[in-house]
Amino acid sequence: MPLPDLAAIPYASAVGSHSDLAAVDAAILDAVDQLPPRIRAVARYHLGFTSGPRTAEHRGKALRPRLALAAARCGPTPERAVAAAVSVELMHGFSLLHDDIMDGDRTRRGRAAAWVVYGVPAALLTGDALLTLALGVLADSGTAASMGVCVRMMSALVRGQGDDLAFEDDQQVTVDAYLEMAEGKTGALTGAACELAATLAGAPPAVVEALERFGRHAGVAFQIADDVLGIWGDSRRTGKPVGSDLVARKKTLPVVAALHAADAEAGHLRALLDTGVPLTEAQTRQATVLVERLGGRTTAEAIAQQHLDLALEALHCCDLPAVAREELRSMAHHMAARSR
Ligand SMILES: CC(C)=CCC/C(C)=C/CC/C(C)=C/COP(=O)(O)OP(=O)(O)O
Repeated sequence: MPLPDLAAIPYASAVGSHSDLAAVDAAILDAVDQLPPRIRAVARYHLGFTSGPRTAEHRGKALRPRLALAAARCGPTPERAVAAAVSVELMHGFSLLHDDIMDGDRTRRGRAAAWVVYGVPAALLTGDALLTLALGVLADSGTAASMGVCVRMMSALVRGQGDDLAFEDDQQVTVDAYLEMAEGKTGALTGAACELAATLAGAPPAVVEALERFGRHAGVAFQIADDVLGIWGDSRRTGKPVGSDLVARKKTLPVVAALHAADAEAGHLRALLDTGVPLTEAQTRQATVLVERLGGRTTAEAIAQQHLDLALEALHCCDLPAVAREELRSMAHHMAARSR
């Protein structure tokens, strides 16, 4: 049976005030409204607050705050974890603003990316502002440990993003190198979402550790699903042009796996990607066919399943409240089998 769309799960859920994402949104808006007017306008646009409450269409899936709120149910004071949910959503906002500029992606969540509307300098500065707000929210929430988690997460994020950029001109990227990159670029923030929330909610160290591992592996599965959608998804659902990763010669997992296939056609794919310039439309179509024929999609989906399994395993290594375990389990399935 297909999973319901994650973004369609009620935003203001009825499971208790601590898990009400509307409260997270209100706190994000409060934080954003402290910014100077010109930056505030860019931040509101990017986060989807242009007129009134955020709509499902422009806020994205709110995956990281959803993870934080679910993980917070594993501690005695889940209401204290709202700060973690706010903070990780702001950090995610920062990373997308900068990422769109680095990748030259003109579309985000079905409309023009912030840098296209407001220009690169304003979008960069707004990214910096969101990161600063995220750190401020955590600093105010009062645990010294959360700053350490943040620093480790940001180092991993920067390393992962750096590798992702460097891989564009590298045809020798291995599956292991890809996985390390994905763990930094995506898994670090989903892991930190769980870790920060569980810490603020007062969960014991073994639970915090297990939830970080859960979030990190679920994040890797999510990134692989993102790679697959980037090649074979539906742009009306993903909100971004399909094929742009291939055009940019990104080493997504399907491409890496296809390049390593023991088949002469892998050489054709390598030659196509080895030009040093973006692919044309015809080359992108050709590369899509080659990646699928070389088994890149099947291999990527199998590896995503392995990371989903590792995430689920982490949920069983300590005693979690049944409701929290079930919520996290369901989220991990959504993350690995996404359609947007
Ligand atoms: C340092 C730096 C700039 C790092 C960039 C890291 C980066 C942007 C990684 C991409 C991760 C990812 C799958 C984003 C889409 O999230 P999503 O599908 O949850 O987006 P949504 O919020 O629109 O739903």
